[in-house]
Amino acid sequence: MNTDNKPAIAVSNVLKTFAGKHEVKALESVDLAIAPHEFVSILGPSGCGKSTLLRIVAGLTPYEGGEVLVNQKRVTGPSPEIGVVFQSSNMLPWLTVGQNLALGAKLRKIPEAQAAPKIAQLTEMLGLKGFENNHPHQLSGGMRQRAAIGQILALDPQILLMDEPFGALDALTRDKLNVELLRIWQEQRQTVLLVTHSIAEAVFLSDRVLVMSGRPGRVVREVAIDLPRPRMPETIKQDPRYGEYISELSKLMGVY
Ligand SMILES: Nc1ncnc2c1ncn2[C@@H]1O[C@H](COP(=O)(O)OP(=O)(O)OP(=O)(O)O)[C@@H](O)[C@H]1O
Repeated sequence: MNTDNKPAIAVSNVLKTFAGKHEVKALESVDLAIAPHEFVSILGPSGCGKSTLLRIVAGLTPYEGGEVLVNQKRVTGPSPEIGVVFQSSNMLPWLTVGQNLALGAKLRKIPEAQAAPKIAQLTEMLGLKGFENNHPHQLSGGMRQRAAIGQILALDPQILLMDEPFGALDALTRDKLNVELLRIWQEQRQTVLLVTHSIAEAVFLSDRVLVMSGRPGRVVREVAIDLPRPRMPETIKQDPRYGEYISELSKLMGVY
């Protein structure tokens, strides 16, 4: 539990090289610090190591140099305080939506009666009511991704790591899920680190956007997004600063 103003996530001087016939230096001297309850996005060119960095923070990929601290503890493997959402849903296809949402509690041996209210609340909140008995393949792409997020939120993570969670969705569904994600975050205030390819998504969602260099990836710039919250697309997209942030980040990314 984070009780002071120390970073929820602190990465210092992290290195990662993938060994093999063609050795790949994925990350070099990566530094970043994320405050408790902050919403931070990472942008960077394809292959610069964004997913690798996220997986390192999640304890899913080992790293060589430097240090990664989550809530001031060195990351040595996956931990229950960290939830990870990937681009494609990690739901088990042979279980129903309801069973998938309840899976985490079951694996942690939390009694069903204790877990049920939270799962019912998430089902309602994520617009999945009435679909509890469907299997993942019987849902639309947007619903499947909402359910995958629900499955992770059911575990009550303090830290939410998201790797292109809406990357496979159409623009309209993506916009709607961004609004839902912000609504949930506004209520629960997890510390969020999101990898995205969408500059507009990063600006709309984040308190701060980090920009990585090409491989080997390092955090080279950061832009604080000073837009009012709660954010709704219809008001934020009218705010002249929204367009200014998008153009600043586009320039930093070399888009134009
Ligand atoms: N398990 C692995 N074994 C070997 N090389 C890997 C492995 N995972 C990633 N890499 C390499 O590390 C580099 C960074 O990959 P990573 O997926 O982290 O980049 P990314 O910025 O997330 O890319 P994208 O934006 O295209 O998803 C790439 O060159 C990739 O080929």
